[in-house]
Amino acid sequence: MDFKSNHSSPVLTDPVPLNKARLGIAASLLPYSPSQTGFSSGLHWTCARKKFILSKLDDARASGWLDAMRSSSPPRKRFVKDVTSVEVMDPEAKDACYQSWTLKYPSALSVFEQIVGSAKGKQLALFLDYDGTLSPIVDDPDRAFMSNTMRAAVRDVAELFPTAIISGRCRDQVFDFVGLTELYYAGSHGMDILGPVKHSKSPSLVEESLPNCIRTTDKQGKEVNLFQPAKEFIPMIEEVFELLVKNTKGIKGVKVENHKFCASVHYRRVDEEDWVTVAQCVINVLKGYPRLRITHGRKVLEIRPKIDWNKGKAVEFLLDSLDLTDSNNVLPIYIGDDRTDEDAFKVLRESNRGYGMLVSALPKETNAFYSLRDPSEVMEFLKCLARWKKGRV
Ligand SMILES: O=P(O)(O)OC[C@H]1O[C@H](O[C@H]2O[C@H](CO)[C@@H](O)[C@H](O)[C@H]2O)[C@H](O)[C@@H](O)[C@@H]1O
Repeated sequence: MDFKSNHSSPVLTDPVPLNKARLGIAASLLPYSPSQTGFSSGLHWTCARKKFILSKLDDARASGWLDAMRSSSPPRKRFVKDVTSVEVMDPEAKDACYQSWTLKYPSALSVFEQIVGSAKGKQLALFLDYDGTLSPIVDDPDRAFMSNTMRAAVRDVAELFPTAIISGRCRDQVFDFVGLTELYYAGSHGMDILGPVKHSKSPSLVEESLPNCIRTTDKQGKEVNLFQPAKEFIPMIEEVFELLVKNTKGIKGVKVENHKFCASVHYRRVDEEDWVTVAQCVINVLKGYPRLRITHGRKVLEIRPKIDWNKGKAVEFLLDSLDLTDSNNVLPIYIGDDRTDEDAFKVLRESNRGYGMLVSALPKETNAFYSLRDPSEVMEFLKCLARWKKGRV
């Protein structure tokens, strides 16, 4: 992986250009001062302001943003003719459609024996996404709590296998939601990792080679490595967060979150007719910040540093820190529901080790190997793993 071959910062020296064809906003990406980007402070949602925004919607409209915002998760499989068709199907047809999709991405529950068969003699390592995987998707991100039964299931597996949660949320927040000390946490899509200190005799690539990786102690006094590859972006994200809050203030239902190394702009509770306005506000703000990029999540636009780092890299980093890089002896499993989890699925698929499992009740294109319908099936799968390990299957 990159941090082995290139012992340097994952910050790109020559930032990857935005996918200009997809965004269709090449000309508008020329950097200019943040003060030019927004609307004057304290302005309310006046008609004049709305007109001003509407006259500025070209970037968002021309670029297919709206389509991406509508799908807001990995695209549906092509055999589902359009996005709405599967949603309006009667339950039986919907189920038939799902069953046919599971021929390609079998349910991890129905092929459980096969999965643990391939884990025999290997060290299993678990990587879990949070929202939509351990907790159901809800309208208010501040209330996305996991159930106590899910917490118990996660605790059980974390006591049996090395386990980490890799979330788009900031690390402290996801720790507050999960509340377990038996596992490792990576926040901000893997840009903020509190991981183990490598104990093997071989020198640790992680500690020796990576800038922004420091030895410290966690809240329980345990020695850990704190790796924050996008550290230099903290003030920029703070600035952008303030601007996003100010500029989206008049759009009913918008919620902006500061996750320290990235920011999220939620539109789940915004009227669909205003989604393009949300997109345009974000595009306008980002015009002043060419070192940041926008990605799509579930009814959320994520603003992230343009660095060569993602959840897939975080999985590789953690496997290395845990001394679990030998694919002959290690079987990593990553469970997630969102586009950002695809980076992790891809890493496992391409390196031919372990399995990605997509949590979805709808057929979707994915790099995962297996599927689980929803967080309750995730919990069932975790319980099965614990029973299997304890020899009670
Ligand atoms: O990587 P994750 O742990 O899955 O985090 C991804 C984003 O999750 C949260 O937003 C999502 O869940 C919310 C609560 O269910 C939902 O309201 C929202 O529409 C979803 O996008 C979180 O608030 C984001 O900051 C994370 O990036």
